[in-house]
Amino acid sequence: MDKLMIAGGDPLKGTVRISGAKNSAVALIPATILADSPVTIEGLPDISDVQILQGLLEEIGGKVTFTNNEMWVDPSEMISMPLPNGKVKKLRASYYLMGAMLGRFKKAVIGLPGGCHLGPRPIDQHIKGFEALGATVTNEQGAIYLRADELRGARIYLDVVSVGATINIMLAAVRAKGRTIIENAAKEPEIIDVATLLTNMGAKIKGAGTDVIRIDGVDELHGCQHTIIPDRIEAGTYLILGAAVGDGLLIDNIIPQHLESLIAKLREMGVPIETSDDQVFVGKAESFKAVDIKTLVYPGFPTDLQQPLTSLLTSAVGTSMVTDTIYGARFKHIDELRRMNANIKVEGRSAIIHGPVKLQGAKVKASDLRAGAALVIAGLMAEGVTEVTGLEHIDRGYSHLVEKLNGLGATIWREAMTKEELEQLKNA
Ligand SMILES: CC(=O)N[C@H]1[C@@H](OP(=O)(O)OP(=O)(O)OC[C@H]2O[C@@H](n3ccc(=O)[nH]c3=O)[C@H](O)[C@@H]2O)O[C@H](CO)[C@@H](O)[C@@H]1O
Ligand SMILES: C=C(OP(=O)(O)O)C(=O)O
Repeated sequence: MDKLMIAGGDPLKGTVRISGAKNSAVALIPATILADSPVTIEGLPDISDVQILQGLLEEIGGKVTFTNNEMWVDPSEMISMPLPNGKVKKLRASYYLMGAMLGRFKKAVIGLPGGCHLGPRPIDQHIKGFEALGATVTNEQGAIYLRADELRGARIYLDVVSVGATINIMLAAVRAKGRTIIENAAKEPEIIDVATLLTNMGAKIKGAGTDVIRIDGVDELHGCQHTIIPDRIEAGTYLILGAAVGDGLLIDNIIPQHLESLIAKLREMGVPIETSDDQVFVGKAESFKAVDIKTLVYPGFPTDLQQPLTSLLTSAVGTSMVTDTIYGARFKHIDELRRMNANIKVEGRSAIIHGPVKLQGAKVKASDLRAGAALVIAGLMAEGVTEVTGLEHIDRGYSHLVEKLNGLGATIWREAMTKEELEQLKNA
């Protein structure tokens, strides 16, 4: 098992190219199950979530190749193999196997998903949607059993705006008989990306990206070629890094409109930012103003960037407040930032950050993916050396992190943990 070693203080400069979006990738790959002939997806990120999903498609009989960020999937010989345990627990998005397998085979057995521990993450809205489409859904010993004689289109109002439920219902509904209407749907760009792939496969979907999505079911879906959208959360992480330790950072291969809420906040803090068609340039600011943020569903400020932004706010002048309305307990990174000298208090759903402080290198542990990103940013901002463990979380979502940061001038490397460190980690 590795840890990340970071010698802080280097100014980052140059261009970083953003990879394909994790939260699209993890839905696009299961969506290939619905086709009757090969699907190619270009621009996928090299992250463990993608590798695990490749393994899961192979377990159910798919032929898959993944080279140069391009995945080719032949789903023609897939079967509805039960997947109650194992790899499905390693990521959140294995829940998309439910919608896709239900759509194609009208039955599926999938273990409850893993993913980041951010407090309760129920999937009741996914299940409500599947039931509305005519499926019987039961939970037996931690696995969800889904079965339907046929799927029938339905009007489904989501009680909670959910990215996962919106996509999962879409995956099943494209093969239902008749029209499905999802009301109070989530509007994230990844939903449009999945709808685009499904449409290229022959599905009839209108309204993806708005809060009402209409799907007219079809009898078959065919193979196609698709290019994934760039990862707005990875891009946002580098934008924050550019503000924190940059000396002129160009973030390339992005859709700036997907990052409007973050760019507006960084500008409010006093960070100079210029945008063009598919790039954002982050200039150097001498000091930052404290700001308040509240996470909201898209196009509001994304919860996935709340933790990385908190690291930057430790160097802002004044008191900032970060409130997470999506995941009220997404604050496990705060204790670790405190080890690095941050002055932060958590009150309910909010973190109150007093700045500016000079962060100090320390041994810290990533409890989840974006906590990991927050600690890497803090390590690069800090005086001295920071050691970050828990890399299995970071590897779920950041493609070639060390190489990209080295390319910008950061002193960061992976190192194998010693036996004693592994023992300590186990007992922690
Ligand atoms: C793989 C993926 O795309 N992950 C993203 C997705 O997660 P995920 O799809 O799991 O998140 P949701 O949008 O579903 O969750 C939003 C909120 O709704 C609640 N909820 C959700 C479903 C449900 O059936 N019942 C329910 O109560 C959740 O607990 C949460 O408070 O969106 C989150 C919110 O933008 C992001 O942080 C994750 O990076
Ligand atoms: C919470 C996240 O991922 P997941 O939903 O896959 O756990 C994330 O990407 O920040």
